[in-house]
Amino acid sequence: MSRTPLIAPSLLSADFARLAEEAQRVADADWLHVDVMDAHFVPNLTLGLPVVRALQAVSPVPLDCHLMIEAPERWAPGYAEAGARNVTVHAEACTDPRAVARDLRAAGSLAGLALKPGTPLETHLDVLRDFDTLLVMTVEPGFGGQEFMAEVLPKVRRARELVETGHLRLFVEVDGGINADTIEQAAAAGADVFVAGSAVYGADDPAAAIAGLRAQASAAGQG
Ligand SMILES: O=C(CO)[C@@H](O)[C@H](O)COP(=O)(O)O
Repeated sequence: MSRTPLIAPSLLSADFARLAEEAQRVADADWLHVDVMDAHFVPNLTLGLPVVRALQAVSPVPLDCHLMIEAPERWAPGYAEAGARNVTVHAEACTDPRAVARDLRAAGSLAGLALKPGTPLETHLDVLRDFDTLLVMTVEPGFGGQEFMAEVLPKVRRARELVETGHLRLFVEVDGGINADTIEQAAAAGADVFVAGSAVYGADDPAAAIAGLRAQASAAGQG
């Protein structure tokens, strides 16, 4: 079945001194991916709810918030209340993922569950029925500009199979090292949302980079 790819530039690779302009530069994207890091769950610190609220007011594109934080139960609903389209928490950080999904949906966003490269899909299949997005990390979370981990693709393939057979009903999002050299593998494996930081914000023309990635994903995702 053919899929419509969604391209989500990651603001992590943008100029943090000019976030409003950087959001405008990717107005052709489908979602704007916002990496929230707390320096505990991952060894990096980025931004939090006040900045997301400010971005929500100026972004031409719906926000896709990826919370790489501890205790996501406590903080995640605030991002949904701020107006984010999708809010993703990490399975490895959640004590009760179902409760988070319920709270996110009640607050008006889609609910996403992220898995680090080494975290298996099978042990989370049951709770994933309550989620709208599965984010498969294709790098270790924490930093942009890392190399794509093709060894994670079987997880993407399995998730797509479960969607196609009706066992799951969700977006399959890939994040990390997605660029013109890797997006086709990810699309062929079954991803339909593609986070790309350096490939978009590092390009001279982000709009052309988005269009190119979308065309590649669309062609490779047929069938
Ligand atoms: O969540 C993360 C990193 O933890 C990603 O969203 C990166 O920001 C993607 O950057 P590139 O690998 O595309 O440069």
